[in-house]
Amino acid sequence: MARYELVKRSVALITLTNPPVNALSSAVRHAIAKSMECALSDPKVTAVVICGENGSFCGGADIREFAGPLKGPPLVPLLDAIEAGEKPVVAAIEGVALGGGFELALVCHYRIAHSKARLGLPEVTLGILPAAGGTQRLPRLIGISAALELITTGRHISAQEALKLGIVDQVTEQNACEVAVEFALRAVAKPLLSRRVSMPCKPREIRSAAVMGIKRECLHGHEQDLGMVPSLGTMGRGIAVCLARVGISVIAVESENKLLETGRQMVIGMLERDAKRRGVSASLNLLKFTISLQDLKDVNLVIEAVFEDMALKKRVFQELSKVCRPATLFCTNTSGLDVDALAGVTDRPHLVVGMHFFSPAHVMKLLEVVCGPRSSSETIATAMSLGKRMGKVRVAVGNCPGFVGNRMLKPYIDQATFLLEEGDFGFAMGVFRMSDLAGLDVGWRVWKESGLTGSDVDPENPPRRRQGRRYCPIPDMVCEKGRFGQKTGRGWYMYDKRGGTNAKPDPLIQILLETYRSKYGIQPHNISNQEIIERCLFALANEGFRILEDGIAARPEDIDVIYLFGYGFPRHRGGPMFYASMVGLERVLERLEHYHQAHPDVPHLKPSPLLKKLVACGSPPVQKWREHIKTMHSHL
Ligand SMILES: C[C@H](O)[C@H](C)C(=O)SCCNC(=O)CCNC(=O)[C@H](O)C(C)(C)COP(=O)([O-])OP(=O)([O-])OC[C@H]1O[C@@H](n2cnc3c(N)ncnc32)[C@H](O)[C@@H]1OP(=O)([O-])[O-]
Repeated sequence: MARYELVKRSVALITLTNPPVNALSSAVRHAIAKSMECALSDPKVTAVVICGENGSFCGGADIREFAGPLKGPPLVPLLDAIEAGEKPVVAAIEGVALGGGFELALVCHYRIAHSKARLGLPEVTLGILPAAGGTQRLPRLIGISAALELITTGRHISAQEALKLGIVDQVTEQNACEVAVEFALRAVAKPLLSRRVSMPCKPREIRSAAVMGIKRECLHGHEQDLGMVPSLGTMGRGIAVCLARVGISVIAVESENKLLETGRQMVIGMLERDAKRRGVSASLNLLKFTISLQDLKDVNLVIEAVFEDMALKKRVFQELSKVCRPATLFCTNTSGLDVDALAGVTDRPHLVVGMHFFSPAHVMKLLEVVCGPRSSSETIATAMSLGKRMGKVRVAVGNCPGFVGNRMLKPYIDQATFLLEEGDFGFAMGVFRMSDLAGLDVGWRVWKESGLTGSDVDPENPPRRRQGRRYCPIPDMVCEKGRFGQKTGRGWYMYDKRGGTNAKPDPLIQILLETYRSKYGIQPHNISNQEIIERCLFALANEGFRILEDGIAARPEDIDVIYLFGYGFPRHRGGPMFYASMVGLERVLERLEHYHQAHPDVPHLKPSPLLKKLVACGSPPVQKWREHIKTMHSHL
């Protein structure tokens, strides 16, 4: 199904032989995998050429196999491995390169096409989408608009058009295979990195990882009230489950035996339930539990998921630097702390990256991969590919307080609390239910640390203002009553029990609000649904525009993915940035200006310069915004 021969003493020529169009049947995939293995392991081979017999490169997936279950090696990992290989691979395209055949060509490092060749992704005409990386690689090669056009029409293009678009490197009138062999010989000395369309950098293979979950009590000795402190062991447990179920061996670390034992039982229980649901056997043999950091000396990667406290995290990373091999990657699971500050305390800042999981980590799809200024491309690529292996929707983001998701949440929550202060309670269900679920003490602690509240801050001097801007102390007052949300059975709402999910309005909160409003002479007024939506969502999107300007997210679509997969943004609205574009940027700008005028002490309502610029340019569609953004993070 594929012929393997050595030509010119150093080029492995792999010829697909599956008439009539060399479709990628299971036998062909198997033969390609074997041939690539030979080529990559044979020291005589310095380059590879892939071509098809009888003047046809490859017609894509073998339609004759569509009816049955998938047999043989799956196509995607096979193609990924070709792209990731360390020897240059050249596609010699004659006849057709369609569907999976085109995708095969896209993973080759160079593409030579005969002048009569035709290329395309016709999947849409079969009612499916390109499934072997075409939707990812083609946009990276030729840009989103051109790629979308080809993917959505299924149109075949000529070799000449492919050359013009930048899909092929050379068009020839001669035998494409012979030209490709010569080309391959010249490519041997050239670096491959930039030729890998999906990933300019090859990720490391991760076989073993350590997950560290250390609860808060280890920070300052034993505190009171531990029942109320969210156990960040929860995060560590979820991450350990994610790793083990995809076959990575995991060492789970806790700080003391009792916690370790609880963790062990929970992780095993979670894995067993998960395996039962999926009808497989639980991979318990991959798990090890320890309280000794020394046990981490041989792991490839560590995911630190200790309590969200900079001092504790720094201490952990200093210790890890002493214990782990110099090449071990360090990942921090933080929801907003400075990844670079952590990198700075290690002996390997280039090997440090943020992996921001969302709770519960074994369920939530989103993963923000936080690229610090010193994180190397290989480190980022490894975190991205590990996330993919764990089944996550991954978005690479820059390093700033709160990264993308949580940074945008701040103005959104602020608006909701200001609205609560001004108006009738019971409207902004989303924000308050979410806060109850996440735990109100989390934000409270952050505000205390940033000097916005706490025993050192005089709440009345001046009242309802902090650091020169409007501040609403109601969330602090709720926390001061020990109401931390669902886990304590009381928060913005009341619940039937600790950890209960059935939220009911609580008359005590109503009383608290009435007392508060009368103390400050606030006349509650009716607030329209429109104002609630506009103030919350436009403030959210406005911060998104700032994030784009700052180069913290590479594109608006990334922000939308974060909000859809991590924050429950309604799918049919497409995410905050798409929603803003649907409403119309001009209207968003006009409303923000209006609200900022009414609330000049709320800087988040001030329209961002990028929003203004986009409106001035005639409000282009979301996919064109990138052209108007100056700063681009080098890694994203
Ligand atoms: C992972 C990936 O993302 C996804 C999931 C995929 O890849 S999905 C698959 C995508 N690929 C396609 O949709 C290509 C469909 N084929 C064509 O467009 C055309 O066939 C052609 C290639 C442009 C040639 O046209 P033609 O006019 O010169 O001759 P023909 O008479 O049509 O075809 C000649 C012979 O080849 C057979 N044939 C063609 N394509 C085939 C294919 N993909 N698999 C199996 N057989 C195929 C066809 O049945 C006929 O057989 P027989 O009747 O002689 O026994």
